[in-house]
Amino acid sequence: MSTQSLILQSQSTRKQRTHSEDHSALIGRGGYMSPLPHLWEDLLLSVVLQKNILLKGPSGSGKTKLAESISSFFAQPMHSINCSVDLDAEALLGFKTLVQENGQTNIDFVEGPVIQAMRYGHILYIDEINMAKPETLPILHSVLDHRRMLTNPFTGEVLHAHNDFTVIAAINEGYIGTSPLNEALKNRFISFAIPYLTGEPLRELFVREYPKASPNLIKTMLHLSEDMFIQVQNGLLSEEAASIRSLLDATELAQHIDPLRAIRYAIAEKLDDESEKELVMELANTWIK
Ligand SMILES: Nc1ncnc2c1ncn2[C@@H]1O[C@H](COP(=O)(O)OP(=O)(O)OP(=O)(O)O)[C@@H](O)[C@H]1O
Repeated sequence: MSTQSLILQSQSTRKQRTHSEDHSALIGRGGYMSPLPHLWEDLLLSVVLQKNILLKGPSGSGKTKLAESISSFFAQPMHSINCSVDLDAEALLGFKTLVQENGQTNIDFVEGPVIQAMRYGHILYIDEINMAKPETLPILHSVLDHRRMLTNPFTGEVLHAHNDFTVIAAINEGYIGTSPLNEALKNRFISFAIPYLTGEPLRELFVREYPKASPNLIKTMLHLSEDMFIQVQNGLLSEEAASIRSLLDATELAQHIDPLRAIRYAIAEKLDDESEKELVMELANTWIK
């Protein structure tokens, strides 16, 4: 069977199986544009083959949008976990609570995102997984390898993951406060580098997001993005300067105010280094007269 047929067949069965139980997760909105040929199809194939996916890319490169688009493609609700040093087993698995029923006090277990996603065959999106304390994540080892199961330490339940259960994790490598993923965890994922969008797909994104923006403004933003990209490669700008999030913010503002001010607020002022701020504004000045 061709890769495409395999993906479409899985999409159809996953859509049919989508549960309507009362749960907190929603199906994401699509709209991710692939910066590389094959990336989107390779990601979908990895989901179909029940691989855990690790997205590695700088801030604002569309990792969350990508996970939401996979959720949309397969019509699978998505649970999100934002990792921090405070993340603990309860935030992942759930917690016990007291409930009053018919005048009696009982102990109930409120299921957390990992348990819900495993039980109902949803997507589990673990954002900034390298922000979590390394001792918290081994809870997930049996979930993330061929066993696809978990013994819930709070209830003793042995839970085997639904066939459609999918894990997507994201990291911004080298960020302050992050620790390198330990080998045992990294080994359980297949990794995809997610670069910033450039060129024609970026133009399409601008036009889609801001259909009323003037072609001239869009052209200017594209030139600026290309120039910043070159300076990133030259080592004169930090990678995040060319963030798609910032470029979109600047484009939105620039429809209402002087584009130079928009670029200053949305891009330049976010950079820590004064020389980087100046460089961005110099580049902007070459395109905006
Ligand atoms: N390739 C892309 N296709 C569509 N939208 C994109 C793409 N790249 C970035 N965006 C847009 O840029 C904004 C930021 O994207 P998103 O939040 O997904 O980035 P992220 O990589 O998850 O960032 P962070 O690491 O800071 O959480 C969103 O509005 C998103 O729609």
